[in-house]
Order: sequence, then structure tokens, then C-alpha cells
Amino acid sequence: MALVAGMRVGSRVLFRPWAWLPGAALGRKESAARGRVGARGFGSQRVLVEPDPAAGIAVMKLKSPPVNSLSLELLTEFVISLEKLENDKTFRGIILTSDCPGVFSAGLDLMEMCGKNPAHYAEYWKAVQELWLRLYLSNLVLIAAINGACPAGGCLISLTCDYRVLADNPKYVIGLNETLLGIVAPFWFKDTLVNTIGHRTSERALQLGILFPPAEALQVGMVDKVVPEDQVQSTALSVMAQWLSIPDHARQLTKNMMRKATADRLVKQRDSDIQNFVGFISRDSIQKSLQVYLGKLRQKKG
Ligand SMILES: CC/C=C\C/C=C\CCCC/C=C/C(=O)SCCNC(=O)CCNC(=O)[C@H](O)C(C)(C)COP(=O)(O)OP(=O)(O)OC[C@H]1O[C@@H](n2cnc3c(N)ncnc32)[C@H](O)[C@@H]1OP(=O)(O)O
Repeated sequence: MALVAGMRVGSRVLFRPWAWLPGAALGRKESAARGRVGARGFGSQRVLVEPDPAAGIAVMKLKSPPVNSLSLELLTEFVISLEKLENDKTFRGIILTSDCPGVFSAGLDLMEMCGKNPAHYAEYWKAVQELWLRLYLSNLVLIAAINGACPAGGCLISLTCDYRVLADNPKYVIGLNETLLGIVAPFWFKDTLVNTIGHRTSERALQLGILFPPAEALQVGMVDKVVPEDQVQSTALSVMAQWLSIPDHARQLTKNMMRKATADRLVKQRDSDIQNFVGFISRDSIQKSLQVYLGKLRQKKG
């Protein structure tokens, strides 16, 4: 069975995020997802969407306490909310932020990658791929309002956005720290970083697993602006206004021109990327590294 849940319409691949959900009722979910969003707002347990139809934007808040780790459930709800906004012509931009104090997202959920079976790892990785592809190729303007720590998968999500505003707090570090866990950022994580901060800086940042504090993140270009914490949202809104002053068709075609080759690299090898992940994460040595890292996280408290 093909692992990629997508269909081709003309030259465009439409991904159906729920198609990989176990036992998904495709028709009902599809029609619900394609409904208009309107002004009332919508959301799910873990993704809160606050639409402002008059402005053509929505604020999307991740709210999966305590740390917005990217569980299968959060990934699923995230993609469905994105799809709803993408399919509603009212919306031209999304501000992506966190509802969990002090943390934007702790990255991939380590519990999804520990002690599970290969089928689970495959399903999980496919969901991670899906979210990245959706975000990276989104036609909407995406602005990350980073109001907390932003490691690994959290950083990846912010890097898919068109612009990043980071709150000026030394605890709010950002970067791809996978090597510190004894794991390896896949090629498309690396490509996303290289496209943002360049090859040499990425090489150092990735090998050392650097988590940059705000001033350094700004200096290397990991974020575009650092502002006092209480100005993150207002700054994101004014940046959004600037981006929305550009005609959509010209901006979208330009974005696609800049990003398509990177996304296509994954699209062409989704299945083998899943197999690589499953093989890698199933290794005893990797499972042990992750358990040690989780143990350290838990010990930190006590
Ligand atoms: C050859 C290669 C081929 C293919 C590639 C193969 C595989 C590898 C690819 C994998 C790519 C991985 C990407 C990732 O994103 S891995 C996740 C990395 N994340 C981190 O390192 C962040 C860890 N967390 C923290 O540093 C802190 O929690 C944080 C975010 C700074 C917040 O700190 P704080 O507010 O003090 O909160 P706590 O640390 O006390 O955490 C509260 C609670 O949450 C648990 N938790 C934290 N992070 C995660 C997580 N990512 N997943 C699951 N659970 C997490 C933490 O343990 C606490 O739990 P408790 O039960 O003790 O309450």
C-alpha cells in the first residue's frame, strides 16, 4: 500500500491529512474540514483558532500542555486546522503561537518515539512529514510568534514560517538540538535550516545541537526579530500587515519558486524516509539514548 496520503490534481498534490488516521471516516471528516471558518472561531482540543475574517487572518494557538510536544493527536489537529484555513478564501495569513506559558513547542513527542512498535513509528513519522509539507508549502503567509522555548521539532515548525518573531527571554532558546539526544535531524529538517541560515552556520548548529538564545538567534538569522515578550503578538500583527500588502498571487508564486525543490525532495522519497526513521528509531542504542534523555528531563524537576 502506498504510504503517501495524497492525490494529484493537475500539477498540485492535495494531501488528505486524515487519510492516515486509523479508521478515519473520510467523507464526514473531509466535508467538515472543507466548511467555511467564519468569524466565530473554531478549534480542537489542542489547537485553538481565533479568526479575524475582516483582517483576513487567524491566530492559531497550540495548546497541548505542558509543553506542546508534537503528539500524533496534536499533529493531526494541527493539519486539520491548517487545511480548514487554507480552504477558506477569507484567510490570507496565520499567526502561529503557543497557549502554553514559556514553551512554543518542545518538539516531537518523545513518548511517540519510545517503546512503540514499527507500525506506530511509521504512522507517527508520516504525520510529522505531513505537517512539514503542509506548512512549508502553505499559500498563506505564516508568521511565528515564538513566545517560549523552541527546540528541535518546535524550531522546525517555526522555520517553515515566512517570518519569525521571538520573545526576548534567555529561556526561550531555539534550534535543532537533535544530536544532544543522540539522534539525527533528517535531511529535510537540515534543508529547512540551511535555507534559513545558510550552510556553514547550519553545519555548526546541527553538529553541536546548538539552542540559540534570542540575541544569537537573531544574529545567525534563525529569527527575524526579537522583541520584549509583551510585544510579540503586536509585532507579529504589524509584520503580517506588511506581508499582506503584497498581491497574493505574486507572493505565492515566489514562495513556491523558493521552496518547491526542497519540498519535492521529501515528496519523492516519503516512503524511504519513513523506513529510515523506523529503522533508526527502533535501534536499541537509540531507544536507550532517548530513555536517558527523558530520564534527565524528569530528574531536572526533582
Ligand atoms: C539516519 C537518520 C534517519 C532518520 C532520522 C531518524 C530519527 C530522528 C529524527 C527525530 C527528530 C526529532 C526531533 C525532536 O523534536 S525530538 C524532541 C526534542 N525536544 C527537546 O529536546 C526538548 C525537551 N524538553 C525541554 O527541553 C523542556 O521540557 C522545555 C521544552 C524547555 C520546557 O521546560 P519546562 O517548562 O521546565 O518543562 P519540563 O522540562 O519540566 O517538561 C514538562 C514535562 O514535559 C515532558 N517533556 C518535555 N519535552 C518533551 C518532549 N519533547 N516529548 C515528550 N515529553 C516531553 C517532560 O519530561 C516533563 O514530563 P513530566 O512527566 O516529568 O512532567
